[in-house]
Amino acid sequence: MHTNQDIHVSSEVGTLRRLMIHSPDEGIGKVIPTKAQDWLFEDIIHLDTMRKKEYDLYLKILLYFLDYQNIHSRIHTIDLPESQRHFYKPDKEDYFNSDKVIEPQALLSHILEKNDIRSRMIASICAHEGTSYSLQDELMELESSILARTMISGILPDKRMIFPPIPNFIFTRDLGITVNDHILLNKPKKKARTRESIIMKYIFFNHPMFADYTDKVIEITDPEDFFLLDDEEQEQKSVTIEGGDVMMVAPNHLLVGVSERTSIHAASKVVHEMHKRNIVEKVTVVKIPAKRAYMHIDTTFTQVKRNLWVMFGSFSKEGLKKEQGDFIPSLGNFKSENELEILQYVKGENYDHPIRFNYLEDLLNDISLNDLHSTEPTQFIYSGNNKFPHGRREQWTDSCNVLALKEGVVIGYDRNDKTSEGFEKHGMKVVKAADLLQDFAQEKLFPEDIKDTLILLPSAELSRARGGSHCMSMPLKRDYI
Ligand SMILES: NC(=[NH2+])NCCC[C@H](N)C(=O)O
Repeated sequence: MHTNQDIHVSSEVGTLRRLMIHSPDEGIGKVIPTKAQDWLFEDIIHLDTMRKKEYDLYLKILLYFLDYQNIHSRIHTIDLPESQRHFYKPDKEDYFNSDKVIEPQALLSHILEKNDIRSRMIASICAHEGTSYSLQDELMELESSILARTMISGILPDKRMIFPPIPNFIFTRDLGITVNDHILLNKPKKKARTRESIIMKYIFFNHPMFADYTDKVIEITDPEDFFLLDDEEQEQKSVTIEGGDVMMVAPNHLLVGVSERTSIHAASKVVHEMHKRNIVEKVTVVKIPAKRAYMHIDTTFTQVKRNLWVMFGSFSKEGLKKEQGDFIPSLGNFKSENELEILQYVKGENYDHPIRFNYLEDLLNDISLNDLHSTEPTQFIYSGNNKFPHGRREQWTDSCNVLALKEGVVIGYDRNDKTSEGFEKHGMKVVKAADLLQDFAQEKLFPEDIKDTLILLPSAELSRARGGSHCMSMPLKRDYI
């Protein structure tokens, strides 16, 4: 059923055909204030609101665009109280079960049917979480769909919490990135994200959906003698990479961020691996300041159309110049904390002499013109319309983190008002997800009619998790543009 072409992503904006997403699970509702920061949330959230008022709309929009019949045939019943949200739950019979909008929990449940995988997984996860040996026997007895749910939420059917939650599993992007027909797995920096990454690894190496790709799944690892190094050296040489720092912008071009989460050693390995395996010709490393607010490059820019990007103004040419003010550079070193370093490595060329880009806009413009052959001038929408303090405020709530459903149609958060104004100024329509869904349900509009539009998702709870719709998606297939 799944052919080779099922996995292929060569741009950020080609029509999206398949992706992996994970709906907020019960574990998110168990985050407590003292642990919120450790678990990489800025606050505790209200699960029911996050699901029913926010994430479910995201899911419905995705299904409408990627798997129309699946949702349209049921749209009038799925949210009735008597349906108990079973449409959204992978362990229920009425679950949407799409092969276009794919939930890892469903794939996990499938692979757990096999006894050898089940026992290996239970052993790895229990070892990682440091649980008792006897718990393993208890887990072995669970039915696969319940075991899958428990491994993710950490909660047994009798409500006992046996593992910490993995609330960031909704940010599937960070776990793996499709680079042409390869999949680059992550190696998370943060301990809170390790269980997610173990789960994903098992899925990619064991689920029949990826059977043709086993030798195309790339794992980036620490150097062989890593465990011999002392703490300081380990800190310096550690290899960590998260998907939010990896952007497949064109068939021949991959971007890799170096950030709070992705290390220079990981970026070096990616450059070598991409060239050795002949996956892309150019890898551009974008070094951003290691800060919580910009944990991955995709929190500071994403693409809307081949010639249109949304980006954080403090990283822009103008933003940097403004910050420098009337300071006279010959008086001393003025180094802005927001200055980026952008280095491009081309296959077959000397790595000692990478191509340098002075500004982010120069790189993005080069991608638009030379990689994506745009015939129109490249344009930029700036977070908060580049007005202080809106630029920073809205970047913090993911104004720069939009997901393209097709070229020119993106999903973003509703709370970033000034950024939305910027979209309008660039000729984009701005619509609320709920209104759009209503028009789809009543057949007043069809997904193929939607062009040049920013779809706004309610985001009061979601944004506290510090990620947007780009982070909440792991594209597996996009059309070529
Ligand atoms: N691709 C992204 N920007 N992901 C955002 C991840 C947010 C998550 N709370 C974390 O800190 O890990």
